[in-house]
Amino acid sequence: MFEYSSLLTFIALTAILAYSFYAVLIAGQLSLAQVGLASLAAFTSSLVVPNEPLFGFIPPLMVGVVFGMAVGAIAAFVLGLPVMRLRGVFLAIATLAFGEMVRIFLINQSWTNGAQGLSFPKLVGIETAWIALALVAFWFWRLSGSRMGRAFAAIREDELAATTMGINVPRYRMASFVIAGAVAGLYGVLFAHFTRFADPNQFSFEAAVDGLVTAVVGGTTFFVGPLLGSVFLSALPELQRTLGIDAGWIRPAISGLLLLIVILFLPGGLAGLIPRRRSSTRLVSDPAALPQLEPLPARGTEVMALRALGKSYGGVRAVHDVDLTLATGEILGLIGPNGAGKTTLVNMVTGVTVPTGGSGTVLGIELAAKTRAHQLARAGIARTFQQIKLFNRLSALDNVLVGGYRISRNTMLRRLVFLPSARRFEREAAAVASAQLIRVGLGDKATTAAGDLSYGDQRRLEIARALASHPTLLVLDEPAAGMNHVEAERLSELIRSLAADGVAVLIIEHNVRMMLALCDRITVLNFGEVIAAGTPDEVARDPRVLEAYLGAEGDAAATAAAEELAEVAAEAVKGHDGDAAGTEGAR
Ligand SMILES: Nc1ncnc2c1ncn2[C@@H]1O[C@H](COP(=O)(O)OP(=O)(O)OP(=O)(O)O)[C@@H](O)[C@H]1O
Repeated sequence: MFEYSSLLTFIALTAILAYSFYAVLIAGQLSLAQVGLASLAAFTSSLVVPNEPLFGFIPPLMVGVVFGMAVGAIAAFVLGLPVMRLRGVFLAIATLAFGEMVRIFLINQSWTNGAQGLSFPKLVGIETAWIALALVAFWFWRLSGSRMGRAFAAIREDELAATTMGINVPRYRMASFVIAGAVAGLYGVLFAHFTRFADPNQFSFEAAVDGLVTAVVGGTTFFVGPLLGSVFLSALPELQRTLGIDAGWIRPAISGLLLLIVILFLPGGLAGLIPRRRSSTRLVSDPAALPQLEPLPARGTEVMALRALGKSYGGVRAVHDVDLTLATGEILGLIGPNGAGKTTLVNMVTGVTVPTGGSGTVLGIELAAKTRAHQLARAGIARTFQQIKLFNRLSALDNVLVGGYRISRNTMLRRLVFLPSARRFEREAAAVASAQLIRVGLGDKATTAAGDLSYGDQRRLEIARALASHPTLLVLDEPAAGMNHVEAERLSELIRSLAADGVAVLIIEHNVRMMLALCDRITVLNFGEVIAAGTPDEVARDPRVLEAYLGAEGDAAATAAAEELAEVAAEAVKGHDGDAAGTEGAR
Protein backbone atom coordinates (compact mmCIF):
# COMPACT_ATOMS: atom_id res chain seq x y z
CA MET A 1 0.00 0.00 0.00
CA PHE A 2 2.78 2.39 0.99
CA GLU A 3 4.47 1.81 -2.35
CA TYR A 4 1.33 2.73 -4.27
CA SER A 5 0.79 5.79 -2.18
CA SER A 6 4.29 6.99 -3.00
CA LEU A 7 3.78 6.15 -6.69
CA LEU A 8 0.53 8.12 -6.71
CA THR A 9 2.23 11.04 -4.98
CA PHE A 10 5.00 10.98 -7.57
CA ILE A 11 2.40 10.98 -10.34
CA ALA A 12 0.83 14.11 -8.88
CA LEU A 13 4.19 15.85 -8.42
CA THR A 14 5.43 14.93 -11.89
CA ALA A 15 2.16 16.23 -13.33
CA ILE A 16 2.69 19.56 -11.54
CA LEU A 17 6.17 19.80 -13.08
CA ALA A 18 4.65 18.95 -16.47
CA TYR A 19 2.09 21.76 -15.98
CA SER A 20 4.95 24.20 -15.59
CA PHE A 21 6.20 23.13 -19.04
CA TYR A 22 2.63 23.20 -20.34
CA ALA A 23 2.28 26.83 -19.20
CA VAL A 24 4.98 27.93 -21.63
CA LEU A 25 4.14 25.46 -24.38
CA ILE A 26 0.55 26.72 -24.68
CA ALA A 27 2.04 30.06 -25.70
CA GLY A 28 4.34 28.34 -28.20
CA GLN A 29 7.52 28.67 -26.14
CA LEU A 30 10.08 26.03 -25.35
CA SER A 31 11.73 26.60 -21.98
CA LEU A 32 14.03 24.20 -20.17
CA ALA A 33 14.49 26.45 -17.13
CA GLN A 34 11.67 24.83 -15.18
CA VAL A 35 13.69 22.38 -13.08
CA GLY A 36 16.28 25.09 -12.39
CA LEU A 37 13.49 27.33 -11.10
CA ALA A 38 12.11 24.42 -9.08
CA SER A 39 15.44 23.74 -7.38
CA LEU A 40 15.95 27.43 -6.64
CA ALA A 41 12.54 27.48 -4.95
CA ALA A 42 13.14 24.21 -3.09
CA PHE A 43 16.51 25.17 -1.62
CA THR A 44 15.64 28.75 -0.75
CA SER A 45 12.43 27.57 0.90
CA SER A 46 14.60 25.64 3.38
CA LEU A 47 15.70 29.03 4.68
CA VAL A 48 12.19 30.21 5.48
CA VAL A 49 10.02 27.18 6.30
CA PRO A 50 9.43 27.42 10.06
CA ASN A 51 9.28 24.45 12.43
CA GLU A 52 6.04 25.64 13.95
CA PRO A 53 2.99 27.22 12.30
CA LEU A 54 3.66 30.86 11.49
CA PHE A 55 1.76 33.20 13.84
CA GLY A 56 0.39 30.02 15.36
CA PHE A 57 -1.94 29.17 12.46
CA ILE A 58 -0.19 29.30 9.04
CA PRO A 59 1.15 25.78 8.35
CA PRO A 60 4.91 25.63 7.65
CA LEU A 61 4.30 24.03 4.23
CA MET A 62 2.01 26.89 3.23
CA VAL A 63 4.81 29.33 4.02
CA GLY A 64 7.17 27.26 1.86
CA VAL A 65 4.69 26.99 -1.02
CA VAL A 66 3.92 30.71 -1.14
CA PHE A 67 7.59 31.56 -0.85
CA GLY A 68 8.63 28.97 -3.46
CA MET A 69 6.01 30.10 -5.96
CA ALA A 70 7.10 33.70 -5.49
CA VAL A 71 10.76 32.76 -5.96
CA GLY A 72 9.88 30.76 -9.10
CA ALA A 73 7.80 33.60 -10.55
CA ILE A 74 10.33 36.34 -9.76
CA ALA A 75 13.29 34.31 -11.04
CA ALA A 76 11.34 33.53 -14.24
CA PHE A 77 10.59 37.23 -14.69
CA VAL A 78 14.23 38.23 -14.22
CA LEU A 79 15.33 35.47 -16.60
CA GLY A 80 12.58 36.46 -19.03
CA LEU A 81 13.79 40.06 -19.36
CA PRO A 82 16.85 39.15 -21.46
CA VAL A 83 15.69 35.84 -23.02
CA MET A 84 12.12 36.72 -24.01
CA ARG A 85 13.31 38.09 -27.33
CA LEU A 86 14.54 34.62 -28.28
CA ARG A 87 12.39 32.04 -30.01
CA GLY A 88 12.28 28.27 -30.48
CA VAL A 89 15.53 26.42 -30.08
CA PHE A 90 17.46 29.56 -29.06
CA LEU A 91 15.09 30.10 -26.15
CA ALA A 92 15.48 26.42 -25.22
CA ILE A 93 19.27 26.71 -25.19
CA ALA A 94 19.28 29.93 -23.15
CA THR A 95 16.86 28.51 -20.57
CA LEU A 96 18.83 25.28 -20.41
CA ALA A 97 21.96 27.30 -19.67
CA PHE A 98 20.09 29.04 -16.87
CA GLY A 99 19.13 25.67 -15.37
CA GLU A 100 22.76 24.59 -15.40
CA MET A 101 23.87 27.88 -13.87
CA VAL A 102 21.41 27.41 -11.01
CA ARG A 103 22.61 23.85 -10.45
CA ILE A 104 26.29 24.86 -10.34
CA PHE A 105 25.51 27.82 -8.12
CA LEU A 106 23.56 25.71 -5.62
CA ILE A 107 26.19 22.97 -5.56
CA ASN A 108 28.78 25.53 -4.50
CA GLN A 109 26.78 27.00 -1.63
CA SER A 110 27.36 25.95 1.94
CA TRP A 111 23.71 26.54 2.98
CA THR A 112 22.57 23.93 0.44
CA ASN A 113 25.10 21.43 1.74
CA GLY A 114 26.52 21.28 -1.79
CA ALA A 115 26.47 18.01 -3.68
CA GLN A 116 25.77 16.11 -0.49
CA GLY A 117 22.25 17.43 -0.48
CA LEU A 118 19.94 18.83 2.12
CA SER A 119 17.34 17.24 4.38
CA PHE A 120 13.84 18.65 4.45
CA PRO A 121 11.05 17.96 6.92
CA LYS A 122 8.40 15.56 5.63
CA LEU A 123 5.47 17.89 5.09
CA VAL A 124 3.90 16.50 1.92
CA GLY A 125 1.83 13.35 1.57
CA ILE A 126 -0.44 11.94 -1.10
CA GLU A 127 -3.39 14.19 -0.17
CA THR A 128 -1.38 17.41 -0.27
CA ALA A 129 0.18 16.47 -3.60
CA TRP A 130 -3.17 15.70 -5.21
CA ILE A 131 -4.86 18.80 -3.79
CA ALA A 132 -2.03 20.92 -5.21
CA LEU A 133 -2.34 19.15 -8.56
CA ALA A 134 -6.12 19.63 -8.58
CA LEU A 135 -5.68 23.36 -7.97
CA VAL A 136 -3.10 23.70 -10.74
CA ALA A 137 -5.23 21.67 -13.19
CA PHE A 138 -8.27 23.73 -12.22
CA TRP A 139 -6.41 26.94 -13.02
CA PHE A 140 -5.42 25.68 -16.47
CA TRP A 141 -8.93 24.37 -17.08
CA ARG A 142 -10.44 27.80 -16.38
CA LEU A 143 -7.70 29.45 -18.43
CA SER A 144 -8.42 27.40 -21.54
CA GLY A 145 -11.78 28.96 -22.38
CA SER A 146 -10.91 32.51 -21.31
CA ARG A 147 -9.82 35.43 -23.44
CA MET A 148 -6.35 35.07 -21.94
CA GLY A 149 -6.23 31.37 -22.85
CA ARG A 150 -7.27 32.17 -26.41
CA ALA A 151 -4.57 34.83 -26.62
CA PHE A 152 -1.94 32.25 -25.60
CA ALA A 153 -3.24 29.81 -28.21
CA ALA A 154 -3.19 32.54 -30.85
CA ILE A 155 0.43 33.40 -30.04
CA ARG A 156 1.34 29.72 -30.25
CA GLU A 157 -0.29 29.43 -33.69
CA ASP A 158 0.89 32.69 -35.28
CA GLU A 159 2.55 35.53 -33.40
CA LEU A 160 2.26 38.10 -36.17
CA ALA A 161 -1.44 37.47 -36.70
CA ALA A 162 -1.97 37.59 -32.92
CA THR A 163 -0.25 40.95 -32.61
CA THR A 164 -2.41 42.42 -35.36
CA MET A 165 -5.51 41.37 -33.37
CA GLY A 166 -4.39 43.71 -30.58
CA ILE A 167 -2.65 41.08 -28.43
CA ASN A 168 0.43 42.42 -26.66
CA VAL A 169 2.60 39.43 -27.55
CA PRO A 170 5.72 40.24 -25.44
CA ARG A 171 3.58 40.81 -22.36
CA TYR A 172 1.67 37.56 -22.82
CA ARG A 173 4.84 35.60 -23.47
CA MET A 174 6.30 36.99 -20.26
CA ALA A 175 3.07 36.17 -18.41
CA SER A 176 3.25 32.55 -19.50
CA PHE A 177 6.89 32.45 -18.44
CA VAL A 178 6.08 33.82 -14.97
CA ILE A 179 3.10 31.49 -14.50
CA ALA A 180 5.34 28.58 -15.48
CA GLY A 181 7.94 29.81 -12.95
CA ALA A 182 5.36 29.89 -10.15
CA VAL A 183 4.19 26.34 -10.94
CA ALA A 184 7.81 25.15 -11.11
CA GLY A 185 8.41 26.75 -7.69
CA LEU A 186 5.40 24.92 -6.30
CA TYR A 187 6.73 21.64 -7.66
CA GLY A 188 10.19 22.23 -6.18
CA VAL A 189 8.90 22.89 -2.67
CA LEU A 190 6.45 19.97 -2.72
CA PHE A 191 9.04 17.59 -4.15
CA ALA A 192 11.67 18.43 -1.52
CA HIS A 193 9.19 18.18 1.33
CA PHE A 194 7.91 14.85 0.06
CA THR A 195 11.22 13.10 -0.63
CA ARG A 196 12.74 14.73 2.52
CA PHE A 197 16.01 15.07 0.73
CA ALA A 198 17.22 16.95 -2.31
CA ASP A 199 20.56 17.63 -3.88
CA PRO A 200 21.08 20.12 -6.71
CA ASN A 201 22.15 17.38 -9.12
CA GLN A 202 18.63 15.94 -9.09
CA PHE A 203 17.51 19.06 -10.96
CA SER A 204 19.68 18.39 -13.95
CA PHE A 205 19.37 18.46 -17.74
CA GLU A 206 17.84 14.95 -17.73
CA ALA A 207 15.19 16.04 -15.25
CA ALA A 208 14.36 19.02 -17.49
CA VAL A 209 14.03 16.81 -20.55
CA ASP A 210 11.91 14.35 -18.57
CA GLY A 211 9.52 17.12 -17.57
CA LEU A 212 9.31 18.37 -21.13
CA VAL A 213 8.67 14.87 -22.48
CA THR A 214 5.90 14.33 -19.92
CA ALA A 215 4.19 17.56 -20.99
CA VAL A 216 4.57 16.94 -24.72
CA VAL A 217 3.55 13.26 -24.59
CA GLY A 218 0.50 14.21 -22.51
CA GLY A 219 -0.46 16.95 -24.93
CA THR A 220 -0.08 20.70 -25.03
CA THR A 221 -3.43 21.79 -26.38
CA PHE A 222 -5.75 20.36 -23.72
CA PHE A 223 -5.43 20.99 -19.99
CA VAL A 224 -5.53 17.30 -18.94
CA GLY A 225 -2.40 16.61 -21.04
CA PRO A 226 0.25 16.96 -18.28
CA LEU A 227 -1.73 14.68 -15.97
CA LEU A 228 -2.08 12.00 -18.66
CA GLY A 229 1.61 12.27 -19.51
CA SER A 230 2.56 11.86 -15.88
CA VAL A 231 0.28 8.87 -15.28
CA PHE A 232 1.60 7.20 -18.39
CA LEU A 233 5.30 7.81 -17.87
CA SER A 234 5.29 7.26 -14.10
CA ALA A 235 3.43 3.98 -14.52
CA LEU A 236 6.01 2.63 -16.98
CA PRO A 237 8.67 1.66 -14.39
CA GLU A 238 5.95 0.04 -12.27
CA LEU A 239 4.81 -2.02 -15.22
CA GLN A 240 8.41 -2.92 -15.90
CA ARG A 241 8.87 -4.04 -12.31
CA THR A 242 5.64 -6.08 -12.37
CA LEU A 243 6.83 -7.82 -15.51
CA GLY A 244 10.17 -8.46 -13.85
CA ILE A 245 12.20 -6.64 -16.49
CA ASP A 246 15.23 -5.14 -14.85
CA ALA A 247 16.77 -2.71 -17.32
CA GLY A 248 17.36 0.95 -16.55
CA TRP A 249 17.48 2.01 -20.17
CA ILE A 250 13.91 0.96 -20.94
CA ARG A 251 12.13 4.00 -19.51
CA PRO A 252 14.30 6.66 -21.19
CA ALA A 253 14.19 4.67 -24.42
CA ILE A 254 10.41 4.39 -24.31
CA SER A 255 9.91 8.04 -23.41
CA GLY A 256 12.21 9.03 -26.30
CA LEU A 257 10.27 6.81 -28.67
CA LEU A 258 6.97 8.17 -27.39
CA LEU A 259 8.16 11.71 -27.90
CA LEU A 260 9.02 10.88 -31.50
CA ILE A 261 5.64 9.23 -32.10
CA VAL A 262 3.78 12.16 -30.57
CA ILE A 263 5.70 14.75 -32.57
CA LEU A 264 5.25 12.82 -35.81
CA PHE A 265 1.74 11.44 -35.54
CA LEU A 266 -0.08 12.87 -32.56
CA PRO A 267 0.27 16.64 -32.44
CA GLY A 268 -2.29 16.86 -29.62
CA GLY A 269 -0.39 14.29 -27.50
CA LEU A 270 -2.26 11.64 -25.49
CA ALA A 271 -4.90 14.22 -24.59
CA GLY A 272 -5.61 14.57 -28.33
CA LEU A 273 -6.99 11.02 -28.24
CA ILE A 274 -9.82 12.06 -25.93
CA PRO A 275 -12.91 12.73 -28.04
CA ARG A 276 -14.25 16.22 -27.38
CA ARG A 277 -15.62 19.22 -29.14
CA ARG A 278 -12.89 21.11 -30.92
CA SER A 279 -14.06 24.41 -29.53
CA SER A 280 -15.20 25.23 -26.04
CA THR A 281 -17.48 27.82 -27.60
CA ARG A 282 -20.61 27.26 -29.65
CA LEU A 283 -22.11 29.38 -32.37
CA VAL A 284 -24.46 31.95 -30.84
CA SER A 285 -26.74 33.12 -33.61
CA ASP A 286 -29.18 34.93 -31.33
CA PRO A 287 -29.03 38.65 -32.25
CA ALA A 288 -30.31 39.52 -28.78
CA ALA A 289 -27.00 38.27 -27.35
CA LEU A 290 -25.02 40.89 -29.30
CA PRO A 291 -23.47 43.57 -27.07
CA GLN A 292 -23.83 47.27 -27.70
CA LEU A 293 -20.72 48.26 -29.67
CA GLU A 294 -19.18 51.69 -29.71
CA PRO A 295 -20.39 53.66 -32.75
CA LEU A 296 -17.85 54.29 -35.51
CA PRO A 297 -16.58 57.85 -36.05
CA ALA A 298 -18.82 60.04 -38.25
CA ARG A 299 -18.59 59.36 -41.99
CA GLY A 300 -15.83 61.33 -43.64
CA THR A 301 -13.58 61.43 -40.54
CA GLU A 302 -9.97 61.18 -41.64
CA VAL A 303 -8.41 58.01 -40.21
CA MET A 304 -5.17 57.83 -42.15
CA ALA A 305 -2.80 60.50 -43.41
CA LEU A 306 0.56 59.54 -44.92
CA ARG A 307 3.09 62.19 -45.86
CA ALA A 308 6.03 61.22 -48.06
CA LEU A 309 6.06 57.83 -46.35
CA GLY A 310 8.87 55.52 -47.42
CA LYS A 311 10.60 52.26 -46.65
CA SER A 312 14.01 51.14 -47.88
CA TYR A 313 15.59 47.75 -47.43
CA GLY A 314 19.27 48.45 -47.83
CA GLY A 315 19.47 49.83 -51.33
CA VAL A 316 15.94 48.72 -52.33
CA ARG A 317 13.37 51.49 -52.10
CA ALA A 318 10.28 49.34 -51.55
CA VAL A 319 8.08 52.40 -50.96
CA HIS A 320 9.05 55.97 -51.71
CA ASP A 321 7.41 59.32 -51.01
CA VAL A 322 3.83 58.14 -50.73
CA ASP A 323 1.12 60.66 -49.78
CA LEU A 324 -2.22 59.12 -48.99
CA THR A 325 -5.34 59.90 -46.99
CA LEU A 326 -8.37 57.85 -46.14
CA ALA A 327 -11.65 58.69 -44.42
CA THR A 328 -14.38 56.57 -42.86
CA GLY A 329 -16.98 55.27 -45.30
CA GLU A 330 -14.43 55.34 -48.11
CA ILE A 331 -12.97 52.45 -50.12
CA LEU A 332 -9.41 53.15 -51.24
CA GLY A 333 -7.76 50.72 -53.64
CA LEU A 334 -4.04 50.09 -54.04
CA ILE A 335 -3.00 48.49 -57.29
CA GLY A 336 0.24 47.94 -59.16
CA PRO A 337 2.35 45.14 -60.59
CA ASN A 338 4.11 42.59 -58.36
CA GLY A 339 6.81 44.11 -56.20
CA ALA A 340 5.32 47.62 -56.54
CA GLY A 341 5.39 48.10 -52.77
CA LYS A 342 1.70 47.61 -51.93
CA THR A 343 2.20 45.08 -49.13
CA THR A 344 5.10 47.06 -47.69
CA LEU A 345 2.84 50.12 -47.59
CA VAL A 346 0.01 48.35 -45.73
CA ASN A 347 2.55 46.74 -43.42
CA MET A 348 3.68 50.22 -42.43
CA VAL A 349 0.10 51.41 -42.00
CA THR A 350 -0.68 48.45 -39.70
CA GLY A 351 2.51 48.80 -37.64
CA VAL A 352 4.08 45.57 -38.89
CA THR A 353 6.92 47.40 -40.66
CA VAL A 354 8.64 50.57 -39.42
CA PRO A 355 8.91 53.34 -42.06
CA THR A 356 12.36 54.68 -42.89
CA GLY A 357 11.17 57.97 -44.31
CA GLY A 358 8.33 60.48 -44.15
CA SER A 359 5.58 60.38 -41.57
CA GLY A 360 2.11 59.03 -41.09
CA THR A 361 -0.77 59.07 -38.66
CA VAL A 362 -3.27 56.25 -38.45
CA LEU A 363 -6.25 56.49 -36.09
CA GLY A 364 -4.44 59.20 -34.19
CA ILE A 365 -1.28 57.12 -33.75
CA GLU A 366 2.02 58.26 -35.24
CA LEU A 367 3.79 55.62 -37.34
CA ALA A 368 7.12 55.60 -35.54
CA ALA A 369 9.83 53.12 -34.57
CA LYS A 370 8.23 52.58 -31.17
CA THR A 371 4.71 52.07 -32.55
CA ARG A 372 3.61 48.46 -32.17
CA ALA A 373 1.09 46.64 -34.34
CA HIS A 374 -1.05 45.72 -31.34
CA GLN A 375 -1.43 49.40 -30.39
CA LEU A 376 -2.79 50.21 -33.85
CA ALA A 377 -5.07 47.18 -33.66
CA ARG A 378 -6.38 48.37 -30.28
CA ALA A 379 -7.04 51.78 -31.85
CA GLY A 380 -9.33 50.13 -34.40
CA ILE A 381 -7.34 48.81 -37.35
CA ALA A 382 -7.86 45.24 -38.55
CA ARG A 383 -6.25 43.46 -41.45
CA THR A 384 -5.94 40.34 -43.53
CA PHE A 385 -2.73 39.03 -45.06
CA GLN A 386 -1.57 38.32 -48.58
CA GLN A 387 -0.28 34.94 -47.35
CA ILE A 388 -3.17 33.72 -45.23
CA LYS A 389 -2.29 33.80 -41.53
CA LEU A 390 -4.92 31.88 -39.62
CA PHE A 391 -4.60 30.05 -36.31
CA ASN A 392 -4.69 26.71 -38.08
CA ARG A 393 -5.29 24.35 -35.19
CA LEU A 394 -8.08 26.47 -33.71
CA SER A 395 -11.65 26.14 -34.93
CA ALA A 396 -13.07 28.72 -37.34
CA LEU A 397 -15.15 30.20 -34.51
CA ASP A 398 -12.17 30.38 -32.15
CA ASN A 399 -10.21 32.22 -34.85
CA VAL A 400 -12.95 34.83 -35.06
CA LEU A 401 -13.17 34.98 -31.26
CA VAL A 402 -9.48 35.91 -31.14
CA GLY A 403 -10.31 38.57 -33.74
CA GLY A 404 -12.76 40.00 -31.19
CA TYR A 405 -9.98 40.33 -28.60
CA ARG A 406 -10.05 44.14 -28.82
CA ILE A 407 -13.70 44.49 -27.93
CA SER A 408 -14.05 41.60 -25.48
CA ARG A 409 -13.28 41.54 -21.76
CA ASN A 410 -10.82 39.45 -19.83
CA THR A 411 -12.79 36.81 -18.00
CA MET A 412 -10.06 34.73 -16.33
CA LEU A 413 -10.53 35.94 -12.74
CA ARG A 414 -14.31 35.79 -13.07
CA ARG A 415 -14.04 32.25 -14.44
CA LEU A 416 -11.97 31.14 -11.45
CA VAL A 417 -14.87 31.89 -9.12
CA PHE A 418 -17.61 31.06 -11.64
CA LEU A 419 -19.11 34.55 -11.67
CA PRO A 420 -22.22 34.70 -13.90
CA SER A 421 -20.78 37.80 -15.60
CA ALA A 422 -17.98 35.62 -17.06
CA ARG A 423 -20.61 33.59 -18.90
CA ARG A 424 -22.39 36.72 -20.05
CA PHE A 425 -19.21 38.31 -21.43
CA GLU A 426 -18.24 35.09 -23.17
CA ARG A 427 -21.67 34.74 -24.70
CA GLU A 428 -21.44 38.30 -25.99
CA ALA A 429 -18.01 37.64 -27.51
CA ALA A 430 -19.32 34.42 -29.07
CA ALA A 431 -22.34 36.29 -30.48
CA VAL A 432 -20.08 38.90 -32.14
CA ALA A 433 -17.83 36.20 -33.59
CA SER A 434 -20.78 34.10 -34.74
CA ALA A 435 -22.41 37.06 -36.47
CA GLN A 436 -19.25 37.73 -38.48
CA LEU A 437 -18.78 34.06 -39.31
CA ILE A 438 -22.35 33.86 -40.57
CA ARG A 439 -21.92 37.16 -42.44
CA VAL A 440 -19.10 35.71 -44.56
CA GLY A 441 -21.05 32.48 -45.13
CA LEU A 442 -19.12 30.18 -42.80
CA GLY A 443 -21.78 29.63 -40.14
CA ASP A 444 -21.89 25.90 -40.87
CA LYS A 445 -18.11 25.53 -40.54
CA ALA A 446 -17.80 27.03 -37.04
CA THR A 447 -16.21 23.94 -35.49
CA THR A 448 -13.93 23.04 -38.40
CA ALA A 449 -10.22 23.65 -37.77
CA ALA A 450 -9.10 26.67 -39.80
CA GLY A 451 -6.31 24.62 -41.36
CA ASP A 452 -8.85 22.13 -42.76
CA LEU A 453 -10.89 24.74 -44.64
CA SER A 454 -10.65 25.26 -48.40
CA TYR A 455 -8.53 28.15 -49.65
CA GLY A 456 -11.53 30.36 -50.45
CA ASP A 457 -13.09 29.64 -47.04
CA GLN A 458 -9.79 30.49 -45.34
CA ARG A 459 -9.78 33.87 -47.09
CA ARG A 460 -13.33 34.50 -45.92
CA LEU A 461 -12.46 33.37 -42.40
CA GLU A 462 -9.62 35.87 -42.27
CA ILE A 463 -12.06 38.61 -43.21
CA ALA A 464 -14.53 37.49 -40.52
CA ARG A 465 -11.70 37.48 -37.98
CA ALA A 466 -10.74 41.03 -38.96
CA LEU A 467 -14.37 42.20 -38.79
CA ALA A 468 -14.85 40.73 -35.31
CA SER A 469 -12.75 43.52 -33.83
CA HIS A 470 -15.36 46.07 -34.97
CA PRO A 471 -12.67 48.01 -36.86
CA THR A 472 -12.75 51.63 -37.94
CA LEU A 473 -10.13 50.92 -40.61
CA LEU A 474 -10.10 47.60 -42.44
CA VAL A 475 -7.04 46.66 -44.49
CA LEU A 476 -7.47 43.82 -46.97
CA ASP A 477 -4.42 42.42 -48.75
CA GLU A 478 -5.58 40.52 -51.85
CA PRO A 479 -8.81 39.26 -50.28
CA ALA A 480 -10.19 37.89 -53.58
CA ALA A 481 -7.13 35.78 -54.44
CA GLY A 482 -8.29 32.28 -55.26
CA MET A 483 -11.96 33.28 -55.43
CA ASN A 484 -14.13 32.80 -58.52
CA HIS A 485 -16.20 35.61 -60.08
CA VAL A 486 -19.30 34.88 -58.05
CA GLU A 487 -17.35 34.76 -54.79
CA ALA A 488 -15.44 37.94 -55.68
CA GLU A 489 -18.72 39.70 -56.44
CA ARG A 490 -20.14 38.59 -53.09
CA LEU A 491 -17.00 39.88 -51.40
CA SER A 492 -17.39 43.24 -53.18
CA GLU A 493 -20.94 43.47 -51.85
CA LEU A 494 -19.70 42.76 -48.33
CA ILE A 495 -17.03 45.47 -48.62
CA ARG A 496 -19.59 47.96 -49.96
CA SER A 497 -21.91 47.23 -47.05
CA LEU A 498 -19.03 47.77 -44.60
CA ALA A 499 -18.20 51.11 -46.16
CA ALA A 500 -21.89 52.01 -46.01
CA ASP A 501 -21.73 51.27 -42.27
CA GLY A 502 -18.90 53.81 -42.03
CA VAL A 503 -15.83 51.57 -42.07
CA ALA A 504 -12.76 52.93 -43.90
CA VAL A 505 -11.43 50.25 -46.27
CA LEU A 506 -7.93 50.05 -47.73
CA ILE A 507 -7.73 47.22 -50.23
CA ILE A 508 -4.98 45.69 -52.35
CA GLU A 509 -6.18 43.49 -55.16
CA HIS A 510 -4.88 42.23 -58.49
CA ASN A 511 -8.41 41.79 -59.82
CA VAL A 512 -8.50 45.17 -61.59
CA ARG A 513 -12.05 44.81 -62.86
CA MET A 514 -13.26 44.24 -59.30
CA MET A 515 -11.22 47.20 -58.03
CA LEU A 516 -12.51 49.59 -60.69
CA ALA A 517 -16.10 48.64 -59.85
CA LEU A 518 -15.60 48.68 -56.07
CA CYS A 519 -13.30 51.53 -55.04
CA ASP A 520 -14.09 55.19 -54.54
CA ARG A 521 -10.48 56.09 -55.22
CA ILE A 522 -7.51 54.13 -56.49
CA THR A 523 -3.80 54.75 -56.02
CA VAL A 524 -1.43 53.02 -58.39
CA LEU A 525 2.08 52.13 -57.26
CA ASN A 526 5.00 51.11 -59.40
CA PHE A 527 8.56 50.59 -58.16
CA GLY A 528 7.44 51.95 -54.78
CA GLU A 529 6.15 55.27 -56.14
CA VAL A 530 2.67 56.60 -56.79
CA ILE A 531 2.28 56.83 -60.56
CA ALA A 532 -1.42 57.62 -60.67
CA ALA A 533 -4.26 58.35 -58.27
CA GLY A 534 -7.89 59.27 -58.68
CA THR A 535 -11.31 57.83 -59.34
CA PRO A 536 -11.47 54.40 -60.99
CA ASP A 537 -12.40 56.07 -64.25
CA GLU A 538 -9.41 58.41 -64.17
CA VAL A 539 -7.05 55.59 -63.29
CA ALA A 540 -8.40 53.29 -65.99
CA ARG A 541 -7.83 55.98 -68.62
CA ASP A 542 -4.34 56.90 -67.43
CA PRO A 543 -1.85 55.55 -69.98
CA ARG A 544 0.92 55.35 -67.29
CA VAL A 545 -1.06 52.70 -65.46
CA LEU A 546 -1.40 50.44 -68.48
CA GLU A 547 2.26 51.04 -69.26
CA ALA A 548 3.28 49.98 -65.75
CA TYR A 549 1.39 46.74 -66.05
CA LEU A 550 2.63 46.10 -69.58
CA GLY A 551 6.16 46.83 -68.38
CA ALA A 552 6.01 44.06 -65.78
CA GLU A 553 7.16 41.31 -68.08
CA GLY A 554 6.83 37.72 -66.91
CA ASP A 555 4.24 38.74 -64.32
CA ALA A 556 1.08 36.79 -65.19
CA ALA A 557 -1.10 38.75 -62.80
CA ALA A 558 0.13 42.04 -64.30
CA THR A 559 -0.53 40.82 -67.83
CA ALA A 560 -4.06 39.80 -66.84
CA ALA A 561 -4.51 43.16 -65.12
CA ALA A 562 -3.26 44.97 -68.23
CA GLU A 563 -5.77 43.10 -70.38
CA GLU A 564 -8.59 43.92 -67.99
CA LEU A 565 -7.51 47.55 -67.83
CA ALA A 566 -7.42 47.81 -71.59
CA GLU A 567 -10.88 46.25 -71.83
CA VAL A 568 -12.35 48.45 -69.11
CA ALA A 569 -10.76 51.56 -70.63
CA ALA A 570 -12.20 50.64 -74.04
CA GLU A 571 -15.63 50.03 -72.49
CA ALA A 572 -15.40 53.33 -70.63
CA VAL A 573 -14.53 55.17 -73.86
CA LYS A 574 -17.42 53.47 -75.63
CA GLY A 575 -19.70 54.33 -72.76
CA HIS A 576 -18.63 57.96 -72.81
CA ASP A 577 -19.06 58.16 -76.59
CA GLY A 578 -22.52 56.66 -76.19
CA ASP A 579 -23.31 59.12 -73.39
CA ALA A 580 -22.07 61.98 -75.54
CA ALA A 581 -24.20 60.81 -78.48
CA GLY A 582 -27.17 60.41 -76.16
CA THR A 583 -26.66 63.90 -74.77
CA GLU A 584 -26.36 65.30 -78.30
CA GLY A 585 -29.58 63.54 -79.26
CA ALA A 586 -31.41 64.91 -76.25
CA ARG A 587 -30.44 68.41 -77.10
N1 LIG B 1 11.73 42.25 -45.96
C1 LIG B 1 12.20 42.67 -47.13
N2 LIG B 1 13.53 42.72 -47.36
C2 LIG B 1 14.02 43.16 -48.53
N3 LIG B 1 13.25 43.57 -49.57
C3 LIG B 1 11.92 43.55 -49.41
C4 LIG B 1 11.32 43.09 -48.18
N4 LIG B 1 9.97 43.18 -48.31
C5 LIG B 1 9.74 43.64 -49.56
N5 LIG B 1 10.90 43.86 -50.20
C6 LIG B 1 11.05 44.40 -51.55
O1 LIG B 1 10.25 45.54 -51.65
C7 LIG B 1 9.61 45.62 -52.90
C8 LIG B 1 8.11 45.73 -52.69
O2 LIG B 1 7.58 44.51 -52.21
P1 LIG B 1 6.04 44.33 -51.81
O3 LIG B 1 5.86 42.95 -51.32
O4 LIG B 1 5.64 45.43 -50.93
O5 LIG B 1 5.32 44.50 -53.21
P2 LIG B 1 3.83 44.20 -53.60
O6 LIG B 1 3.39 45.33 -54.45
O7 LIG B 1 3.02 43.93 -52.42
O8 LIG B 1 3.98 42.91 -54.50
P3 LIG B 1 2.98 41.67 -54.65
O9 LIG B 1 1.90 42.11 -55.54
O10 LIG B 1 3.84 40.64 -55.27
O11 LIG B 1 2.56 41.33 -53.29
C9 LIG B 1 10.02 44.37 -53.66
O12 LIG B 1 11.09 44.72 -54.50
C10 LIG B 1 10.48 43.44 -52.60
O13 LIG B 1 11.47 42.57 -53.08
